[in-house]
Amino acid sequence: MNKVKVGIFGATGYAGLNIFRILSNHPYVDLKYLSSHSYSGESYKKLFPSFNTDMVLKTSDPEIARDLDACFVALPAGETSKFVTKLIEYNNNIVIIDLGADFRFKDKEIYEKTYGIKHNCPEILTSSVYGLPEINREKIKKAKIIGNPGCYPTSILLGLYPIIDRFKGSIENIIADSKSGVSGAGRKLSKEFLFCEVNESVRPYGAKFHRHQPEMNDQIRLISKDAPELIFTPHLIPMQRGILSTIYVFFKEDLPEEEKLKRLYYERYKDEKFVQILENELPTTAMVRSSNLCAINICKTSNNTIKIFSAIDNLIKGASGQAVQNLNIIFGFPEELSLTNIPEVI
Ligand SMILES: NC(=O)C1=CN([C@@H]2O[C@H](COP(=O)(O)OP(=O)(O)OC[C@H]3O[C@@H](n4cnc5c(N)ncnc54)[C@H](OP(=O)(O)O)[C@@H]3O)[C@@H](O)[C@H]2O)C=CC1
Ligand SMILES: CC(=O)N[C@@H](CCC(=O)OP(=O)(O)O)C(=O)O
Repeated sequence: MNKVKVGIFGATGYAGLNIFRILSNHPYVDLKYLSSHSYSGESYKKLFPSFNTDMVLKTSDPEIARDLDACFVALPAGETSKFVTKLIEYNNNIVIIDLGADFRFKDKEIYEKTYGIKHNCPEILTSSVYGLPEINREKIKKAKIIGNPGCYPTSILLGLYPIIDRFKGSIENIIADSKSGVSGAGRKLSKEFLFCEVNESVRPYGAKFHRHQPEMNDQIRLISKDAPELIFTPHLIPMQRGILSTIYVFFKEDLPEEEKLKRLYYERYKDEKFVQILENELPTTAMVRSSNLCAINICKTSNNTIKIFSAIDNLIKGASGQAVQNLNIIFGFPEELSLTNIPEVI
């Protein structure tokens, strides 16, 4: 099989370096290009001594698209839409998997309101696909541009899909409470993420609004137009990686017994390699650490309420692992290629 020539824009960030780590074990990927904003010209191994590579970091140059079949873009929101048009001009066939938010929305108004920045190529939004494979696999197969989901949305949407799909018009309220490790905020320097600010403390944030709320509501509305607005609070906890979401769903009608509800989940995800419905125990972030797995359990707490628990590794299923899963789907490789037994790196 011919190897796919791949580049990583933003290879020095947490998402980018986890993509590098995963692709190092991919038999059909030829990694050709790594870009950095601040370290171009530096050897990658010098920055990350545990990586066995001769590659040197380059500046972000869209002309590299001529030499690539696919690229991962792991840059801050707003940066991808500045140069995607050029990537496509240089190579009309290139597959672009954006880990930021620039291609997660169909409606540029919602994106611009949510992120407070202008979208530079809204005409491309119509052809981009929301890259949650367990839900959008058929569309992903034909896509050239993927908006890889946010980390909180990945954990919450995988937990919610089966129940929203089954009980479309009868959901009264949805509340999601998520806890995230600090790597969710990226590697950039910022006082609020210093060790002494984070250690021995749990901090809610985004109390009135978090930018993942519109992303989740957008996706939920695609399954049920009548679904209520999700109420969401993220929390920062003193942990390197991982997200645990606890989702409370209130219904307008009495529900079937818990076993029947669980069966919905087993049925919906029975062929999925990366979603595991737990039998008895509740998911923890330790269970999924450094894996592309989303572990889920649900619990009926009264006639018309349930709790859903969902755990992922924010850097893997919430970012780089899911991005490689999308690459595997698009190029027709086995979906789990290079995504099992992933060595750990922050
Ligand atoms: N961390 C996470 O858990 C998740 C992150 N994401 C998304 O993935 C993307 C990358 O996130 P993450 O790796 O955490 O972020 P980091 O802050 O760790 O890395 C950002 C990367 O972008 C580069 N960069 C920074 N500023 C600019 C700029 N102005 N122009 C071009 N390049 C720039 C950095 O280069 P340099 O180091 O050379 O300065 C670095 O390679 C973001 O869009 C994020 O929202 C998505 C899901 C989860
Ligand atoms: C702990 C922390 O700060 N988390 C980030 C979410 C990171 C992420 O996955 O989201 P994007 O891909 O949309 O950036 C936040 O709350 O903004």
